[in-house]
Parts: sequence; C-alpha cells; structure tokens
Amino acid sequence: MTQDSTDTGNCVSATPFECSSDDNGLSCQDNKRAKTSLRVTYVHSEELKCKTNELIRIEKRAELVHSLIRVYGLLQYVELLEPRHAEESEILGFHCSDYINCLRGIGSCSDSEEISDKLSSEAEGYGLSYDCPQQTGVFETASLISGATITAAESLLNGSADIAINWYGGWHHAKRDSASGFCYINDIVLGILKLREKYDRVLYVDLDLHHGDGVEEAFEMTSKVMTVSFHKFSTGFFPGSGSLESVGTGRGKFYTVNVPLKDGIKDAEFYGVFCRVMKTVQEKFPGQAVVVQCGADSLSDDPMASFNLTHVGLAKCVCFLLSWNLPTLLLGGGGYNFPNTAKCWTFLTALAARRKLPMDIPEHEHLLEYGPGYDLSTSVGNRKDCNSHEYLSHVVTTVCST
Ligand SMILES: CC1(C)CN(C2CCCC2)C(=O)N1c1ccccc1/C=C/C(=O)NO
Ligand SMILES: [Zn+2]
Repeated sequence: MTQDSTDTGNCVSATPFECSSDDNGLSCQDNKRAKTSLRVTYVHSEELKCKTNELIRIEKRAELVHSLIRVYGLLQYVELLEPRHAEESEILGFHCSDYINCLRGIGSCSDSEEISDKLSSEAEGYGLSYDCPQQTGVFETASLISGATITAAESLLNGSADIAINWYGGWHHAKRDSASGFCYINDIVLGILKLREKYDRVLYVDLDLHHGDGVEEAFEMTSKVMTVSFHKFSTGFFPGSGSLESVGTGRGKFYTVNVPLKDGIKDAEFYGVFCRVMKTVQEKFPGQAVVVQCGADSLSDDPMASFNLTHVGLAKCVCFLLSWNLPTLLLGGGGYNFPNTAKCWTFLTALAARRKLPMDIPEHEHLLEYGPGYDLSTSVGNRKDCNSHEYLSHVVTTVCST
C-alpha cells in the first residue's frame, strides 16, 4: 500500500484508537493493549443479500461484498445479525403514506409490463421513474434493507455492540415523499430516528461521492442531528445540493455542514480536509452516536470517475471517527466498481474488528473478479486534482468558522 497513513495533513486522531500504518497500509490499533476489542455486529441474511443483488444497477454487488468478508474469515470476529423488515410504523416515521402506498403498489407488480401499465403520472410524481427504475419487489427489498439498518442501530441501543455494520444500507437520497437517485426508502433516516430513541445528539457523516441530500433534508431543522456531507459539488452533478452556504434552518441552523469538493481529490487532501472539519464538528457538536455512510463511488476506479481516493483514504476517515469510541453505525451506499467496493467495505469491516488482512485475495468463487492484481489494493489514478490549495483552504475556513 503506497498510502502513508501517517500523512494526516497536520491532524491526528488523539485517543485510544491509533490509525497506524502496517503491511495493510492502515489498521486502527487500540494503544491500550489490555482493552478488549470492540463488539461488532454485522447485519446479513441470504434473503437480504439476494434481494439486494437483484437491484438494477448494483446487480451482484452484495454477493461480492459478503463473499469477500466471508473468505477473509472476518465473520468469526463479528456477531452476525439477521435483519427484520422495517415496520410500517417505522417507515411512516419519516416517509409519507401516499408515497409508500404507491411504492408498495409498484413493487407488487409481477412484471415490467404490469408495472408500465401501473406507471401513472402519480407514480412519476413520487420520483418512481427515470433514476428510480420500477422494479418488481422493490418495496419488499427496500423495507428489508431498512429493517437491516434499524436492526444494526438497535444493537447499538441495547448495548450489545459498539460498532454495527449494514453494507446493504446507505440509501441517502430518498425523500419523505419521493424516491430519488436510485433510493426508495431512506434507511439512514430510519436508523438515526431509532438511535434518537436513546441518544439526544446523533452525528451523521456522509463519505459518498454524492451529497447526502435526503438525510440532510430530514434533519435540517433540528439541532439534535448534525449532518456532515463530503461530496462532489459541480454544475449539473446529481443531486445539485450541498453547497457551502447550505447550513440548515430554524433550530437546525448551523447543524447542517456541507463540504463541496471538485474532481480529482486524493487521499491526503481529502483526509486533511476531513479531519480539520471533523475536529471542529467534535468541538461544536459532541454527538453521542455516529452514523457513517461509506459510499465507495468516491474511489478512483469507480465508473463515476470523479474523486481519486483509495480505500485507505476512506478507511482513515472511518478510523478517525472510530477513535472517538462512540456507538458507531457503518452503512454502504454508492459504489459501482463492484470488486473495489467489496475490497473497501471488507477493509472497513476488518478495521472495525481490528483484524489485519493479508494483501492477497483468498481463493474463492469470485476470485477472477479481482484480476489482474488479485490483491486488496485499489489504485490511484492520474486524474488532475481540480481542488486548488486555495479552494480547499476556503472551504475548510468557511466550514470551521460557521
Ligand atoms: C443509477 C445510478 C445509481 C448508477 N449510476 C452510474 C454509476 C456507474 C454507471 C451508472 C448513476 O449515476 N446512478 C444515478 C443515476 C441518477 C441519479 C443518481 C445516481 C447515483 C446516485 C448515487 O450513487 N448516490 O450516492
Ligand atoms: Zn453516490
């Protein structure tokens, strides 16, 4: 791993967790050796994996992710929890019933012909078209994914876990009354609402390439949830929100933080911005629980071809947050280079479980997907970094002085 994990851009995570470099390039080690390792729950079931596998645009991604976590032997270091479906009442805790009834109607169609018959202007009014393809069983799948995120949050609430993981979740664009950006039910909002049953202040951090607009919108008027999104912000790039000036409203003013970035940013610069912003956030908003959307479409080799990060860069950000030793929920999201997304989320699972991973991908049925290198590394491209030093300083200074 070429990434120098000590390169923290004048910023270190000073607490029991140390983000130290080793043959994997990074692992969070507890520098109080005596302390027992953290308890990690990992939400999975074959049903959840198969349903998520069938979602258009990310077909088979779930299979790759879970298989890699399994063949690296990580399941012995986590507690595997099977999810339940989200209750209707839980879903309606955020989404409006008209939208959910429409989604359920679409999702119950047996085939695309029946769907197209049902596809009315009403459905299109709920965003159920274009970016959000009509899919048979979409409501069933989205409600199980949401139940998985709620299950993960519950394991933090009841004290059975310190870190909870749902790589099937992270659908941050869904709005209360519409689908958006391939997201149908906002599992993240439902997970945060579940955590709010116990924690007065919950911090949400979105590392996906795209602005976490659905989560931000849900909590923009409250001071109880601070949302912090690091994302590409560029004319015409979806969803178009997430400017520096977007800081929340009413009682929620200054509890919305947006860090808009340009194409080409690399690990060191991203982490430098990340830890300076998050140190300020930590001072201004002492959260009691943290939710992290770990979308992997910001990696260099993603088809989105925008940021120039490696999984080590993302892992350093997650490591920084884990060093706060707060109940932490890790969620998936975007990520369209499926082998690299699997490597990234496997690496993060190992980070949470404090296990080092051998670089070579273990022999398993999907090994060929990891060619030609067949190792855990993800590459850095030679894409131009459009983030000038002046631009990044302006962004950090503005965010940290708000
Ligand atoms: C349909 C998918 C989700 C897939 N995709 C690419 C990836 C590589 C080939 C297609 C997109 O740009 N998508 C989108 C289309 C319209 C609106 C939003 C998105 C993505 C959202 C996202 O990732 N949020 O975190
Ligand atoms: Zn994304």
